[in-house]
Amino acid sequence: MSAHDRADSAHDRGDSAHDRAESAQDRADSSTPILTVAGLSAHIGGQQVVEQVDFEVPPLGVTAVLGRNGVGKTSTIKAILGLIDRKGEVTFAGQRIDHEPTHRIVQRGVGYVPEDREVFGSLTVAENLKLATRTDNPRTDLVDKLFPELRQRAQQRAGTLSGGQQQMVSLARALINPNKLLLVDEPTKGLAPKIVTEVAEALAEASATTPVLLVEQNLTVVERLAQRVIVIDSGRVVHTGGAAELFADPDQIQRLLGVHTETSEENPAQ
Ligand SMILES: Nc1ncnc2c1ncn2[C@@H]1O[C@H](COP(=O)(O)OP(=O)(O)OP(=O)(O)O)[C@@H](O)[C@H]1O
Repeated sequence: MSAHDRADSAHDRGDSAHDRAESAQDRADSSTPILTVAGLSAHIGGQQVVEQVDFEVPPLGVTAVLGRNGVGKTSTIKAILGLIDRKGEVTFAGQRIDHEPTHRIVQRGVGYVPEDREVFGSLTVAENLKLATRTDNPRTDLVDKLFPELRQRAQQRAGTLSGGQQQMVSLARALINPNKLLLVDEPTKGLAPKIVTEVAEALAEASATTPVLLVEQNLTVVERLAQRVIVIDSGRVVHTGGAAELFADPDQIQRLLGVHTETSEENPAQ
C-alpha cells in the first residue's frame, strides 16, 4: 500500500467515525421528544380540567389526542400554550416553557390551529395569511401546494368561504410559518367526507416535515395519520401507545373511547 493509499484509507476511517458520530447524533435527535409534558394541571372557573397529565411528542409524525367529549383535550392544548393557567412542567425543544407567556411560546415555533376554524371573516384569504405570517420567509410554496383552491380564492372574503375552505385557511395560517411543532384541534369537525380527506392529506404532508399534536374525534383520520395516541379521560391520561396497536384492538377502543370499530375480519369489504 502506498503512503497515499494509507492516507486515503485513514481518511476513510476518519470519515466513517465522523459518519458514525453524526448518525448517533441523528438517532438521538430523532428519539428526543420535541415536547414533554409532566404533571400538567389546569383549572377553569374552579373546575380541574387537566389533572397531572404526562406525555411526550416525538420529533416526527402525528401524535393524536383522543377522548370522549369534554374530557379536557382542548384544555390540555391550551395549557401547553399558556392560554389557561397551568401548573407542571412543559419542555419544548429542550427548553422549559411552562412559565412563559403564550406569545413567547409561539415565537419559539409552536403553531396552533384552534377548534372551530376561526378566520377573520371580513378579510380576504390573502389578508388572513398576511396577518398570520411571522417570518421573512413564508412557506407560500407549501401552502399553495397543499391548498391550491386558496390561491384561486385569494381575494375572496374568508367569511364567505365554505366550512372546509375556512378550515384550509386556518391550517394555512399555521403552516405558512416554519414551525417546530403544530398543535391542531379537531380540524375535521363538521366537514363533509371529501373535505375531511383533503384536510387529512394536507396534514399528512405537513407532518412529513413538522411534528403534529392532533386532537381528533374521527378515528378513520386518526388511523390514517397518527403513529402515536394519547387517550384522555376526566382530565387524566388513561392510555398512551402506538396507533397501530390501538386500532388492532377494537375492545380497547370500545373501553377507552366508547366507540365500536369493526375489524377487517368482521367486515371484509373494508
Ligand atoms: N371557558 C370555560 N368555562 C367553563 N368550563 C369550561 C370552559 N372551557 C372548558 N370548560 C370545561 O372544561 C372541561 C374540558 O373541556 P375541553 O374543551 O378541554 O374538553 P374536550 O375534551 O376538548 O371536549 P370536546 O371534545 O367536546 O371539544 C369540560 O367540562 C368543559 O365544559
